Amino acid sequence: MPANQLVDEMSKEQQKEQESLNLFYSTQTVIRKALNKLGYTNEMYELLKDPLRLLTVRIPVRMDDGTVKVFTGYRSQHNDAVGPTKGGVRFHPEVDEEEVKALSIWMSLKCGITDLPYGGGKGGIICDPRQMSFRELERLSRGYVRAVSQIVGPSKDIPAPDVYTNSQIMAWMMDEYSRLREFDSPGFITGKPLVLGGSKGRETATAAGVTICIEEALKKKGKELKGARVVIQGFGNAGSYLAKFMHDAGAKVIAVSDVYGGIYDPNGLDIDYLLDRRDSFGTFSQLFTETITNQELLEIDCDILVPAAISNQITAQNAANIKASIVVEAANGPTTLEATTILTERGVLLVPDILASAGGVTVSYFEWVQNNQGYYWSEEEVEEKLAKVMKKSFETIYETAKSHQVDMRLAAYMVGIRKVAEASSFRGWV
Ligand SMILES: NC(=O)C1=CN([C@@H]2O[C@H](COP(=O)(O)OP(=O)(O)OC[C@H]3O[C@@H](n4cnc5c(N)ncnc54)[C@H](O)[C@@H]3O)[C@@H](O)[C@H]2O)C=CC1
Ligand SMILES: O=C(O)CCC(=O)C(=O)O
Repeated sequence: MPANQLVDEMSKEQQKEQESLNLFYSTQTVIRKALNKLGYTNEMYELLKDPLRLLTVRIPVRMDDGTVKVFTGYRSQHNDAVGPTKGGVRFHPEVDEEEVKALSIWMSLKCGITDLPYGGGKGGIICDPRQMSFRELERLSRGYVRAVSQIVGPSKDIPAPDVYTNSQIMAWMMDEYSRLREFDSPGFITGKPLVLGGSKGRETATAAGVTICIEEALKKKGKELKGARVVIQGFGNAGSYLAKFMHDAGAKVIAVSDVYGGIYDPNGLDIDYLLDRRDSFGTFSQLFTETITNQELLEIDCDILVPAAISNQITAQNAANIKASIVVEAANGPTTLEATTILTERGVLLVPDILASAGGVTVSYFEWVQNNQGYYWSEEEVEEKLAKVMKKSFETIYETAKSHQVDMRLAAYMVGIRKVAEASSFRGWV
């Protein structure tokens, strides 16, 4: 081989696979297609393909052993033409700039689909909260708020929980923001504990929204939830409550997993026992000796598969082996674009993340509205309003997919991007 020839030149297939795994790149690809279908010009694509703002911060935290560790965090604001930006904060060792940017674009799309008066935002900190003490996590959460305080706020950008963050972390963040601003600011953040202005139904909202999507998808397939075999990857906020809802509705949850692996029983699992034993990071599998891998779990023979953990789980490598006829994405970005095509061509009904997981931000919006008006709703009111939003969103996207003969993901992007594009256009930005 000549000395100047690159040894590791990627084949076309490898290049395609890598592009497909890059969340940000694949998001831009679908945005371009969606805007094109809607008849927008390239200028609109240039505006919407990237977030308007991305702040990178370094957060020094005094650890319990007296040393100081500096963490890197991000807040990305995709577009605020519709209204303040909104989206969760993720604490995870694999957080990176590209991921946070893609996640903030998806928040714009989710808010467009559900017709909320928000644009998309998202934040993240590179850390492993499972290795940190309670007090270290508090100092990190407060440090993050101090670092991003200039660009967030109840009418600027409203954070919320995401992977490995919860209502306690939201409470510390809200308290820090209120101290900085010197007034009580419950509307600064959502997903708070009920006593601090949280909304009834927010804790279970993402799973409740996924449940509605499963029910609607089953109707389209002429099938019933009762007796259906369900497999769920991830047993945190989204996955564990979903398992409970499925179990209570008479479905058979036959496999669930966490970061370390999963458990499988074709006769159905004891969900109440697992809920009781999981820890605050959605971990339970280490209690069992006979476990399966996350990859094995995805390929189990079942009727409904719900990835409810992290991104890039269903890829060109395993899409042909997925047995479920309905895949509902509770997680953000669990299926690559190539895998989406493979599943759709095989007749699998794939309900995309920006629709399926939109229950969380919808009830976050309800929480913010309740904070702003200082009047709080009953759980039934929240559930009823959420069901209305989710059913309407599902139907609009299903019909868009049918009428434009596109897959559900592209249809969801078309519905989601329209509002941001229209608002940007009215403001004279494009
Ligand atoms: N919490 C919310 O309101 C919303 C969450 N989502 C999405 O749902 C997904 C799950 O979020 P939450 O349940 O809130 O997080 P969580 O932190 O409560 O739970 C995460 C679960 O995923 C598992 N997990 C982590 N890394 C994994 C890996 N490499 N392989 C397999 N499993 C792994 C964990 O063990 C845990 O069971 C994420 O993609 C998140 O962005 C989407 C919309 C709203
Ligand atoms: O509840 C929210 O505001 C955002 C939830 C979120 O981060 C998501 O849907 O990915």
